[in-house]
Amino acid sequence: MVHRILILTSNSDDAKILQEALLHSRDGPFLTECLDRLDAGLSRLHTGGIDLILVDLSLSDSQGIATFNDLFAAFPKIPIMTLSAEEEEAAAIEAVKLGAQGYLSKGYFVSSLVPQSLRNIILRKNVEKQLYKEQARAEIVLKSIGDAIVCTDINGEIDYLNAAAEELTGWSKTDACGQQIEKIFKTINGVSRQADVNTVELVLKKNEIVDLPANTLLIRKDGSEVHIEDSASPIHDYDGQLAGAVIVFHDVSIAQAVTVKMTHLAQHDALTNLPNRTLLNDRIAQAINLAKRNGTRLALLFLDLDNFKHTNDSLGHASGDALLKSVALRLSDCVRGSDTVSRYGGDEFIILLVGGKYAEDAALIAEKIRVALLRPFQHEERDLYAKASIGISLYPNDGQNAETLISSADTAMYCAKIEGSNNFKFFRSDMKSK
Ligand SMILES: Nc1nc2c(ncn2[C@@H]2O[C@H](COP(=O)(O)OP(=O)(O)OP(=O)(O)O)[C@@H](O)[C@H]2O)c(=O)[nH]1
Repeated sequence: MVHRILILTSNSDDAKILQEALLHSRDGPFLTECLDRLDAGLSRLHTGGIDLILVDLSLSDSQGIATFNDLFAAFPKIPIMTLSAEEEEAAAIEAVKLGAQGYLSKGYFVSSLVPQSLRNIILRKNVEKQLYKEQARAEIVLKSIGDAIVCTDINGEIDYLNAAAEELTGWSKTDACGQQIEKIFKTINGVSRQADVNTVELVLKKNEIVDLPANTLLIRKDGSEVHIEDSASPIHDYDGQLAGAVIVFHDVSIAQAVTVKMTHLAQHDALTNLPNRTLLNDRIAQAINLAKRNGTRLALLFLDLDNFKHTNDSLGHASGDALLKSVALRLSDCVRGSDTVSRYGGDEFIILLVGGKYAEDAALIAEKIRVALLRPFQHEERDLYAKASIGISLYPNDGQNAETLISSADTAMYCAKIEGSNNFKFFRSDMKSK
């Protein structure tokens, strides 16, 4: 790689010696350009391509430290070395304090150390440029990344927050930096609502990557809560020693809400919002397990509305829908919260009664429902009616699983319906199914 050196001096002998020294140096190749005025030098520098400036502070159009200052102000990124005679050393030292890379003493230009140090300065500057580029790139990535990032030192004191972290925590970088991590990154468990052990504290203790426990809530600066997922990792210094921690986290509220919504949709009937067949089967299976352990009975009430088709046909499908919704509410009012009222399909509902000991308990509820449904339903200033036939099956006698219990209750409902509707019947093994 060719190193381009601009020599600014009005002393043509100095210029010549330097050019000669650089031309034959093993540390090159160097390409030199010589100018004797500051204004000419500045114009040349504006066209670019110069790697280092050698400048005599006494030029025909500028003298002393001002020469350096003007160059440095205009081109702070290009390394500058001054050329100084013994009596000018004070100005050369002053220039170093202000940002010059060093100075070459007149009389020693021919030393082989001169090209060597120029080359070293240029190489160091190139490394700096590369580091700056990488740092700038990392800075941009951290700023634009969607995940929130917070860094701490080894004592858990925050020293960096990206824009996403500012937004998620509600703390500005200025306010957060210098604070202890537990003040800015407060988390609790979403279920127990107990404070979590601070992830950064764990990382600093274990010196290893730590994932945040599931269902973590971040308490934001304004006290609001947000579901997050995260992990924290140790930061090691140049010597491999633990130097701090970085915590990366993101908001999962939307994803969680979508999951909850999807699960609800998959398990509930869209019209009545009652549990559907899938959830009912699940609840029956769970209830059977519990009943086995506790020695209790279960009852299933299979309910089919009588002549529902007539409501649809005479008043329209919308009125039929409204009636189904109202029936769902009234059925739910007839049972305890621990029981399950489900829509099995069309005008069929199945009610799972848990914790009962006697068949009479189921009979009482069935009668309660039958009577409750006798009261008219209001829809658009009209009275709607929804009598029902109900079949009852009991666990363990009428079935050992959801399928047989439902089938038995359905058979009993069918018998109730053919025997005149608006009544209920317990399943018997001699009953004929549809
Ligand atoms: N409005 C409305 N009607 C529905 C819905 N699902 C099913 N149905 C109707 O419900 C009626 C069910 O009819 P059935 O149970 O066979 O007959 P029914 O008129 O109730 O007579 P019985 O059961 O013999 O007393 C049918 O007309 C279906 O079209 C729904 O979501 N909304």
